[in-house]
Amino acid sequence: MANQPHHLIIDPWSQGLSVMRDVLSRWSRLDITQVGSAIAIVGTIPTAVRLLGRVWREAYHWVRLCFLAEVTIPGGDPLNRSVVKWLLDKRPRHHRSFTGRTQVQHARSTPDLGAALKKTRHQAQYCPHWHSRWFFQQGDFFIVNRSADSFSAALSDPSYDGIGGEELTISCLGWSAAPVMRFIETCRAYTDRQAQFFVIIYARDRYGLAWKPKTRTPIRHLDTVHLDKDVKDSLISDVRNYLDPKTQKRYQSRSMPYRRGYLFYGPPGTGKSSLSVAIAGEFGLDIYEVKIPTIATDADLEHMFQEIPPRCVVLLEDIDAVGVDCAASDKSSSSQDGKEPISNCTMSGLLNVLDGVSSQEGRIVIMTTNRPEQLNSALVRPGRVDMKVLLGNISQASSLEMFLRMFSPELGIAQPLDSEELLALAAQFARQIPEDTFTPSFLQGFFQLHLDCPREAAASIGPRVQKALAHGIEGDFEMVNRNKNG
Ligand SMILES: Nc1ncnc2c1ncn2[C@@H]1O[C@H](COP(=O)(O)OP(=O)(O)OP(=O)(O)O)[C@@H](O)[C@H]1O
Repeated sequence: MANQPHHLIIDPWSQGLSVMRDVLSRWSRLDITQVGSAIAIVGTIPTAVRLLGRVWREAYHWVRLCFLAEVTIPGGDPLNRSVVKWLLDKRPRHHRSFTGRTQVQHARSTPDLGAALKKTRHQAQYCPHWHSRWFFQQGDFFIVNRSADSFSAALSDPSYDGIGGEELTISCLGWSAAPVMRFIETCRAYTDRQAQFFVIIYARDRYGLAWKPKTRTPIRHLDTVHLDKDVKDSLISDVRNYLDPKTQKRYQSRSMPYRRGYLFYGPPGTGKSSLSVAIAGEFGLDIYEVKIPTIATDADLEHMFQEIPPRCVVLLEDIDAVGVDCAASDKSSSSQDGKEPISNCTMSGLLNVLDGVSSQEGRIVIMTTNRPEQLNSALVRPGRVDMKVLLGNISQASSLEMFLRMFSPELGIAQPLDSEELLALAAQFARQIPEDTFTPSFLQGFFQLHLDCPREAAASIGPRVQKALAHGIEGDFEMVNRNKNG
């Protein structure tokens, strides 16, 4: 470099200066009137742009009025999400504008081992940000506009993932909105196909104003929930029979309310929630989760139930809390400590939404409890609860099934076994599990430590069981407040 002649080195500064010098010398040759008119022309550009903008808006307003048919979908509606998802997936574009937000992921859903050691992992999530899109679909021309007003409101909601929160207006050329409706149906079918492997669990948003998808859990096959086979079979055939369209007609022709309620009861960790998710998955239903203690008033509860669609599972978890909370709120309302009483839903409010005039027909209500003896008899009377299902501690037969499921050759374990050895190990394992003593979640916790070693699992369950029995069924933890006499 040092030996290179100077004229071969391209210096950007000297290049730029010579261009400027050139421009200035040309300008200096212009006469002042030419310069004045050039400045005047440049000065009119912003006004012209504003004018053109107004003309365009005015023209678009008239085109919209005379030649476009449109459908508006409010932000947060599932249809809105379907349309935006379809657009992003099927009409991808190069985007230069994004909304970014922090996405909190559970550690178990990340392949990153380092992050898995932490409870949660924060990731940046970017979603294309657009206001207007146009495209052709099956020979029709569509314009999709997103409302900018609702955009910032949706962004301020931390549970919002950037899709479907803003009002959408979908327009097509013509006098009929039928093509738009057909297009919306295409989008809905597309997202339904994507969601068929998941159960969507809806919960109230943080303001308690609307239902929002809380999680999408992969469908859990009914075989993966272990309980008495006869009980499971009769439960599933009851649900299947209820959802049969003929049943609805039969109910209606006899003036019977078309509703079905189930109570899943049993100790914690016996699969009440898992069974609810498996049922929803089996019948292609979404779950609407209602947490009674978080509901402020009976009116809120009623409002919530009015917005639950007819064909779904309504999951009322820990329903025994209703009685406790009502009692607590009754006490607090008469308390002398001067504090504002905690407003809560009452038993009559709950009964009203379960089978009153406001209750939707066609849904399945599943109530779960660990303490069935505390339930108000009115709540579990036939008509509100049509079938009670005990999910108890695990039997030896179910332990055997669970072992076979955990070490199934299809799962590709590190120590593959032939089917005979697998069956023998499963039988050896099950023999060491005392009948109806441990919860399925206890066994699941044990399997988690031996997922790749079925032989080790079968050999070490004995000592594990003895230890758990010696320390109390809860496992290695001594229960400090346990009243052994009571
Ligand atoms: N019967 C079962 N069959 C298979 N797995 C089970 C069963 N019971 C519990 N589990 C496992 O144990 C864990 C806890 O189960 P789940 O939350 O369904 O229990 P639960 O009865 O609803 O508990 P809680 O009353 O504390 O809410 C889940 O990971 C589930 O896979």
